Amino acid sequence: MTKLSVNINKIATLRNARGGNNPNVVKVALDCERFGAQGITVHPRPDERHIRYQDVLDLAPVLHTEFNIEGYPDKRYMELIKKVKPIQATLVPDPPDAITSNSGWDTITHQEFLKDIVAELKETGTRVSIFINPDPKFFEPAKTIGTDRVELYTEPYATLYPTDKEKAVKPYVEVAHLAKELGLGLNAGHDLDLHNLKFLKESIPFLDEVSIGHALVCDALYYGLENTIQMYRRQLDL
Ligand SMILES: CC(=O)[C@@H](O)[C@H](O)COP(=O)(O)O
Ligand SMILES: NCC(=O)COP(=O)(O)O
Repeated sequence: MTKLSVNINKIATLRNARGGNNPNVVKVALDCERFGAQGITVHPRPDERHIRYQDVLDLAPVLHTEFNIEGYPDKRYMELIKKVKPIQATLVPDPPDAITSNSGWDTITHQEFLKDIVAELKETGTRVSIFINPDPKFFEPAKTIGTDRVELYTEPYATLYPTDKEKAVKPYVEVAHLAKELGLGLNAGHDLDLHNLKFLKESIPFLDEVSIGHALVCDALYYGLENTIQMYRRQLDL
């Protein structure tokens, strides 16, 4: 079964726009779980443009499903993970000023750095996933790093999907089988939506988890949050 982890970054974007507490991020996260989300993902960025570090502390004790905290492993992120001990920490190489995540890790160049970080996080009992491009050369180094899972960065797939879905998914299927051979768990995320999700799942049926936020929140403006989460779940429960 492929789990749906709902990324609530954009709920916090809306909350921050007026400086109050509407929408209430904790309430929305609990409602997402009630509506069928099998996990909640947040990405507290250093500038706190959407999810704040305090949101993470507020969410951790009340969530019932898997809590996945994404971020670049700087001092503040590492301290947060050690304090909160989420089910999963997903490491991304985003620079502080990135408008959004736009690449996976170079696990060759950063192998020693990531090996230490992953070992430190795993000591807390947290499952570690690292964001990765669908390039086979990065996968054996990822295994050496000691990560439990990799998360396929799917923006390139989503970009090409409308014009050539077979070409778009090909590299992802190849590296998914490589990850499986290496014993790496397999997540995927970024720019997945109601158009491209089902084909990805059909092409990689052994995906452990997809984390989806931006498109899902946009869809919820038209279909409602509960209906939207159910629509995404139906794309996965084939
Ligand atoms: C890692 C990833 O691809 C997304 O979860 C990313 O965290 C989205 O960040 P924004 O919501 O800031 O675009
Ligand atoms: N890891 C991907 C994620 O959490 C959400 O990405 P997006 O759906 O907001 O592009």
